[in-house]
Amino acid sequence: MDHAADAQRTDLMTITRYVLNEQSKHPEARGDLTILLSHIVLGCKFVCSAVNKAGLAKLIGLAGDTNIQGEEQKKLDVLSNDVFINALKSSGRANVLVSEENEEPIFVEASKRGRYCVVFDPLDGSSNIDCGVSIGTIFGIYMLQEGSEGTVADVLKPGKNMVAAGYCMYGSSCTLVLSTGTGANGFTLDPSLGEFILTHPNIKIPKKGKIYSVNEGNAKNWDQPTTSYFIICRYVEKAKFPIDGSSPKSLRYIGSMVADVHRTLLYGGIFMYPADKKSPNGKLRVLYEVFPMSFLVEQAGGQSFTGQGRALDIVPKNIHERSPIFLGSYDDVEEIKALYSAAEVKKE
Ligand SMILES: O=P(O)(O)OC[C@H]1O[C@](O)(COP(=O)(O)O)[C@@H](O)[C@@H]1O
Ligand SMILES: [Mg+2]
Ligand SMILES: [Mg+2]
Repeated sequence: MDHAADAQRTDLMTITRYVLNEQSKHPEARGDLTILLSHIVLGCKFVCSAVNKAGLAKLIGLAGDTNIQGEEQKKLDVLSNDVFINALKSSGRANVLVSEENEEPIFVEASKRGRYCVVFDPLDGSSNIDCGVSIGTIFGIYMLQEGSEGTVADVLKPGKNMVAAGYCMYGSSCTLVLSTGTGANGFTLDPSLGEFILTHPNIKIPKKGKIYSVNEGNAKNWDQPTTSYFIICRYVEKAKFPIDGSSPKSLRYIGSMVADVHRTLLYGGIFMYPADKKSPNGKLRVLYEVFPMSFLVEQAGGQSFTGQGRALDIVPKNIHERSPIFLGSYDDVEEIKALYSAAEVKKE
């Protein structure tokens, strides 16, 4: 055993230390957000271990029920949902919970209630569970409005009101990317320590990327002849056959938003899920997919656009609302925005 190397490891930045450091910058802070985040981290560790042994522990396959989205729930969807609901309730800091897997918001019983609301997708990328491709958990945190006892109105707020957001990717390694509003940082789980260690400090998404990520299999459903149809086709066409002498972009699409956004944050490029005939408002859910990912991308210097405006400015009307999304490198999203405004001008 290389004790010297082990001794060195003690000055590593764990996620707990990072969050406590962030808390110390706010003298008025009571530590509630720190405690809440530590319970979310615990939930991620729990789900990570379940995902790693899913094939062995018979956690592959369907649970037998259908969720509010009309999707057949996977066993890991249900298990992850239970894990996070219990972890959040036992933190004593949560008040209103919104999960992709629950039709209605969950109001934490008074004895365990706190000042924060958590919106979450307990298991993202469900279609990839059974083949062992990267999946994840996505979460966003709001603070209760002044004087509120905790109602759904506390979460039907623009994403820019969130105080923290993150995702945990269960892939070749388990990586948790977190922002409390001062940049985005990535932590990798060291299984031997059971600790998330800071490995990607202050993530900065490249200003322009060489990758576009969209499910081109939906192309026939892209909403003809609407603006978004022409724009997506134009953008994909330009990516494949650039006319400015630049080299074609590469297509990368994993089909797990967490994994596609994680790659986009680190390598740059653009991730898109436009509206189409099948999903006239897009497929991805505003509160627990679009908002947290947009929050992180903006914190990393990128941008997130809906086709109509900044994603974080959306004021959701219901907890499972969907929205088209274009997020990633600043310049790549600018290109989409330019195509949209050109289309608007043409309409006039
Ligand atoms: O198969 P499609 O239509 O491309 O959709 C893939 C998208 O759907 C999702 O799987 C939806 O999320 P859930 O798995 O949490 O329902 C995203 O992770 C992913 O980006
Ligand atoms: Mg999802
Ligand atoms: Mg999900």
